[in-house]
Amino acid sequence: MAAIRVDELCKSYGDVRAVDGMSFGVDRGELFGFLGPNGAGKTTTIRALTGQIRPDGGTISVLETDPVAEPLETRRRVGILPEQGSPPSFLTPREYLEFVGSVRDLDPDLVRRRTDRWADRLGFESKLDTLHVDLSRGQQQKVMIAQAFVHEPDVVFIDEPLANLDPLVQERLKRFLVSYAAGDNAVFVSTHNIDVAAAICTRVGIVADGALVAERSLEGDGSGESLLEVFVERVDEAGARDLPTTDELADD
Ligand SMILES: Nc1ncnc2c1ncn2[C@@H]1O[C@H](COP(=O)(O)OP(=O)(O)OP(=O)(O)O)[C@@H](O)[C@H]1O
Repeated sequence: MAAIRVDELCKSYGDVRAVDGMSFGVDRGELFGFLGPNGAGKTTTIRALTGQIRPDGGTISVLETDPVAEPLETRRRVGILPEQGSPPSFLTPREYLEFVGSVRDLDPDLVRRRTDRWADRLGFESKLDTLHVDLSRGQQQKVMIAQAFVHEPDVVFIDEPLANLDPLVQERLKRFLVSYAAGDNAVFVSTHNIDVAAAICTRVGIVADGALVAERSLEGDGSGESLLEVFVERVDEAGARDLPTTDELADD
């Protein structure tokens, strides 16, 4: 049984078909990259899989829960790092992670230990008792990463994981994500950063116009065709983007 299963998912906002017949699966042990141009339907898919919006059609399951019928149960079992989420302004990182731990019924001592470990891993030890409102965007992002993992979920959804992080922390986080997936967890990463996806993902799915248009395993791949080439070719074929040729760019 796949950790994440999506079958013919559809979701429209008024006349806009944000997701239109999306299908794919992700197994435990995979670090799955979800790549696609702006507006392709990536965030909408994550929001459906984490019980935040109700799809118009199709079936989805996450860790054998149904995010449509039992959204709270799905959310209890997964970690979510939203693209533009921020921690509550007038709590400190320590207070917020304690709160997240209590909502998830974790032992307070365990939460304290994990809080210290995350602060050390991402380098925000000196900010643990500073109000979020007084933290930089990158420091807030580190706290959001910690809250997504504090309960050590079997499935984690991450929208643009490396946004706002300095290069040292990016490297640490990339290594962590690889080892976390290898520990029999499913890590689902939506990103525009093709180089990052190529470096850390075990498999990628390319999304255009609300559907998966290509899938590619990155383990032991010997085709020589770069992920960027596959991305441009498939997104272009799907008609999602009228990409200019090099000559057209030179004419501008
Ligand atoms: N709440 C909303 N109301 C109306 N339209 C929406 C809403 N959310 C998303 N859309 C539209 O649905 C489509 C898919 O949006 P979505 O945010 O899922 O794309 P995305 O792939 O995550 O894009 P990006 O890479 O730019 O974050 C877009 O055309 C967007 O304008």
